[in-house]
Amino acid sequence: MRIHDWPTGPYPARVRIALTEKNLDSRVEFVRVDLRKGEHKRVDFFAKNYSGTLPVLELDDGTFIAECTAITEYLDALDGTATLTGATPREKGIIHMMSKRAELELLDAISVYFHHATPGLGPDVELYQNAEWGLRQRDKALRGMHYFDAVLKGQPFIAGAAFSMADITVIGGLIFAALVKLAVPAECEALLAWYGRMRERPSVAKQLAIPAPTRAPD
Ligand SMILES: N[C@@H](CCC(=O)N[C@@H](CS)C(=O)NCC(=O)O)C(=O)O
Repeated sequence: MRIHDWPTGPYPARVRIALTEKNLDSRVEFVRVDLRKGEHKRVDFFAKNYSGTLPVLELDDGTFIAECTAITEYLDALDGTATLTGATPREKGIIHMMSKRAELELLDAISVYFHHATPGLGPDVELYQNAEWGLRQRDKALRGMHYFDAVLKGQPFIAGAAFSMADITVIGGLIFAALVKLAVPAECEALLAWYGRMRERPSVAKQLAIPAPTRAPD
């Protein structure tokens, strides 16, 4: 398997954490796609992922699977024992719901803020920006942090009693929040305590230890 990614990107981080959780690191070759050079917006990359985003999983038969949720579901199913995406129909439903909610209310909102209300990936890549929309999404993400704080006041993990893909998606959101310097409000004590615990998981600690890539000469 190959993963087309950018090592410290918040979305690629989700798949890298899932790979480590599933003990699959040694089965994967990483192919770096330079976001800052806009390599993900080139014709050859669109052929791999119509959406022009990372990460993309490439199977040995040449199939491309994009979208972190889809990639995680594929990886989780490989060994026949789903540990991240739910073993029962109920677990699967709740985990999918909470992961989607984490995208809508947190991670994707921060992504829009980054691309629209900050310099984002730079003028060569950010061809259209709408700062007002970006700032609204920043505020949405802050509301999302309060929502997940409330969830975690009543249970140890985002989807209930066990670690799951939904936790990984919120972790991706907080990785992105740190990149754009959007602090988690201090009153979100349950969310902050949960993130402290998550950072100690070997899969998350490994991801957070990756140094930011230095810019290769053009
Ligand atoms: N819904 C996609 C979103 C992926 C995404 O936005 N990835 C970021 C990488 S951190 C990206 O490619 N951003 C570049 C851009 O949007 O121009 C997923 O879950 O995989």
